[in-house]
Amino acid sequence: MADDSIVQRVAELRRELHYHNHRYYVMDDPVISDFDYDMLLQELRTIEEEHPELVTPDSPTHRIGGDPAEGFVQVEHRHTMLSLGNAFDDESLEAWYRRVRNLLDDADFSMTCELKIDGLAVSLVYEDGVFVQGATRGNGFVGENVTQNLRTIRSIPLVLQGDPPPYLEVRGEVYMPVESFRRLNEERAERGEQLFANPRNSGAGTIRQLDPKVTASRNMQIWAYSLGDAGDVPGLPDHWEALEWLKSLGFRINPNNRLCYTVEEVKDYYREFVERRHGLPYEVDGVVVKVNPFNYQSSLGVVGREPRWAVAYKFPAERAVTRLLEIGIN
Ligand SMILES: NC(=O)c1cnc(OC2CCCC2)nc1N
Repeated sequence: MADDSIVQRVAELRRELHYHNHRYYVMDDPVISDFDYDMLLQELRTIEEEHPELVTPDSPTHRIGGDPAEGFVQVEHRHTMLSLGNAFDDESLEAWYRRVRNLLDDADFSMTCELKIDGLAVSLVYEDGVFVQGATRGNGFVGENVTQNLRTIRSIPLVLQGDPPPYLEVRGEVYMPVESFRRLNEERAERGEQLFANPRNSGAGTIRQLDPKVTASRNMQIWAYSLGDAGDVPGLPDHWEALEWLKSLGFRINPNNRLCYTVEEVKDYYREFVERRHGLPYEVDGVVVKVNPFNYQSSLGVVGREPRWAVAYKFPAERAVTRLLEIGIN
């Protein structure tokens, strides 16, 4: 049985490694060298080999899970994962905005503008700050348990920073960066294998791999974009504050998110990213506009499976061939 000093050292190593993992993979701002990080990880691995009774599922040494799954277990989402209504032009965006203002008796309200990441929506559940379950959106009510695959994504924290509540659900979009997609297809072309059509498809296929080692071998990333349910964290007044709070807990939040106060500012954001979208290292297919204050979100409510308080303002569709040529596949 390991003596107290060993148990202390293991807890200290885990805390340090989760912190440095957060600095490196979420903040892209490491404070120790890769060599020093690896030395800490190796020290923990050695102790865990000598004292297997100390191994815990959230240990940073266990990001790449066990054996391949036979299939995926279904998971019922505690809060339905809603879908987004679409706007394709300024007029329909303005129609959405007018409808919301009318329903709010012409109250003023801020809106968050977020890039609509073209990936796979997932739900992440944390208990006492430890990642315990990850699931695909599925049909919004029931998804697939892909916890082992999501654990391999370095920008998904296994243990949260700060002071998390006992239960927390976070939603995010998992995606394959464009450069990783290009490289993956290059490798597949060399092996004479069928190519993936686009980063979204290859990302979805990667997350639904039965073998976590395959998922781990592809550089998947995540942008967290909301709480599972605003009611889970009573102290937060609005979505913008919720995103700031999630960032403080260790989640990767997109730096291009912007707080807007008028529909004109929303249109400016949209036009800015119609121009900038192909310069980003990940694919986006529009802008998600959300009424920011949580009290207004709950009074606006949901119609069918779509929240009245959010809309996806889609970018103009483009010719797929041009896109592949732009990515460098020809
Ligand atoms: N793909 C995205 O980037 C994205 C997707 N969904 C949401 O918000 C949900 C919450 C309420 C309905 C949609 N935000 C996003 N940024």
